[in-house]
Amino acid sequence: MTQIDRSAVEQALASYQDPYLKTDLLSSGCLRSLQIDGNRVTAELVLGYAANNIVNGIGEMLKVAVENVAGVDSAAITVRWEVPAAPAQGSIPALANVKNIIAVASGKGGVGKSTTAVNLALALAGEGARVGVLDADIYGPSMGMMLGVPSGTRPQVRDEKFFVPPHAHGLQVMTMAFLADDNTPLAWRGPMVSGALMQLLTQSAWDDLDYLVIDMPPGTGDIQLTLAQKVPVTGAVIVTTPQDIALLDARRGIEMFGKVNIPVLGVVENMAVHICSNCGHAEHLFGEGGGERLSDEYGVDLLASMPLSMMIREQADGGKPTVIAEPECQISMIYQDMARHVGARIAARAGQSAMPDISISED
Ligand SMILES: Nc1ncnc2c1ncn2[C@@H]1O[C@H](COP(=O)(O)OP(=O)(O)OP(=O)(O)O)[C@@H](O)[C@H]1O
Repeated sequence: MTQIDRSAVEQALASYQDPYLKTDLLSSGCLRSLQIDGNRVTAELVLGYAANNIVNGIGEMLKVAVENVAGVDSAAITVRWEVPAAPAQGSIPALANVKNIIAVASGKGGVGKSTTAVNLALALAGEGARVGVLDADIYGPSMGMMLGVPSGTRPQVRDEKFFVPPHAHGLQVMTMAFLADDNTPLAWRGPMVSGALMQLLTQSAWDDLDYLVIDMPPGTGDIQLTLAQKVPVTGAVIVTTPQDIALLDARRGIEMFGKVNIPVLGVVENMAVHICSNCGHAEHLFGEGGGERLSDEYGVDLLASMPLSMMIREQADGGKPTVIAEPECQISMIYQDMARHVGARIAARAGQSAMPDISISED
């Protein structure tokens, strides 16, 4: 019987480069256990980001790689995921029952921030994560509408103290719209808005969330700054269109988060390219490569480049965003890919490389 060389097995496990963690699964500390029992190898690997759609594929690939190692008759490779809680900025304490808060922001209004936030949240849930959304955009709360929450919905109150977030498409949803009536945006001023947001955030009975996605109001005014200083945010996702002016505003957004020590997880370029539904021709309506230049300049990831698509608009505006309306379509695939990138950036922040306990045994 050929003796199995443990380092050869490790090398085989390290042959897969994870495109989200940007490294192999051994260097990123994902290996939880490795057992060699005669001619049989058993290994368990744990990713730090929600990844239901890819774990089986990775497991299959690693099984083939390990079974090619001399002396291995069979390999049982389990790949699963667990979302760690990454630290927030400064000394702001974490929120009970919420592991990570993702702020989705844009420098400028109308670039598709809410559409991106809602599809990101659904895509994270599509990977199996427990996800909540909070619409902090008091001046134009649209998340409820995009998630098909009937207008006039109010959260239930528990123990005269906590809002219980209504559920929509598997997400726990809280929005400023629950507290507002049609006249609110005119009547409320900065401090009231910040107070209401803090109340929604801290007095909601969030039910064990891996990720809470906050749709921020557009711009970089005082309100953003106040929120950024009080809310324990794991990281920000900046949404921009490739237009120069939107990019200028996005720069300000990135710099603002830098000033308050909130890491920018990456940039999403929205409405980047229009694909003609008749001939399939791709046109860069707002210029090409802007998101890439921006991410290069600031050393952050370009998380996704979303096309300008009638489907995205119609489905989000109709209360059933693309990720759930057509989960198998190309656009949903890009949103899922974006969600895994966001999750992996958070896992990296949580210091996944701070190695977990590994048990390695050879018989
Ligand atoms: N990739 C896209 N393709 C086509 N339409 C889009 C796309 N992204 C967003 N939209 C549409 O653009 C409009 C504005 O989007 P959205 O409300 O998400 O922007 P926003 O940046 O959150 O705006 P606001 O500043 O008002 O909060 C919506 O009608 C939405 O459906």
